[in-house]
Amino acid sequence: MKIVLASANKGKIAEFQKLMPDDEVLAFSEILGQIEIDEDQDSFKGNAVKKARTIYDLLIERGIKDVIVISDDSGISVPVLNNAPGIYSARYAGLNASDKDNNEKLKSELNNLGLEKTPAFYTACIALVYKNEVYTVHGWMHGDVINKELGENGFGYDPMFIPTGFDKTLGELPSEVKKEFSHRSKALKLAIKVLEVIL
Ligand SMILES: O=P(O)(O)OP(=O)(O)OP(=O)(O)OC[C@H]1O[C@@H](n2cnc3c(O)ncnc32)[C@H](O)[C@@H]1O
Ligand SMILES: [Mg+2]
Repeated sequence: MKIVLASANKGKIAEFQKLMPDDEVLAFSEILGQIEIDEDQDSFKGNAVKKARTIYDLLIERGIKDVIVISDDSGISVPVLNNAPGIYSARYAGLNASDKDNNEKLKSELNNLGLEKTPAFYTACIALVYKNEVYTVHGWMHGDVINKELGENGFGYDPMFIPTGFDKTLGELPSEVKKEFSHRSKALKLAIKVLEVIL
């Protein structure tokens, strides 16, 4: 079955492709080119549904019917920062912020509070659209965020995030750890269960 990812995030696309090795998983840009989707909803679920729905409808307009569209809206939440950046994780440091910019912003927020380490959690909401029906699942990953970046693995906030049960950041840990324990892999395991029922 062809799975089209309603994502432009290279790190996510790579993770989804590794998590579904037996499926043809491609980024929507390979079919539709570059498209900016305004993530103006007030929840991970709202944005995930909007991204999946938008791409699904554009594929149908192109006559591409027999596809499953999967989106992911995700982010890091830090309780001591009132759960910021949350759904604004991609643009924590501003509209066209890079991962580096966002990490610097998070570091400065922690330093303003004199914190080297504080609890944090990742949330992923996956929306799946198939035959015009929308399904959503969530996954979470708990741990701590630190005021420095360690390691090159993963993407986004990973170099600052130490998962519960580990003493290194996701930037330092092998990708197998995310494959097993991440918010995204947990949500995708549920999404695959949904696919088993609807296909
Ligand atoms: O919307 P798409 O096209 O999927 O790409 P995006 O990067 O904009 O994705 P989101 O809107 O879901 O924003 C996610 C933000 O949270 C960060 N993030 C999400 N999952 C992450 C993970 O597994 N590890 C590190 N950072 C993550 C990521 O770097 C983004 O800044
Ligand atoms: Mg986004």
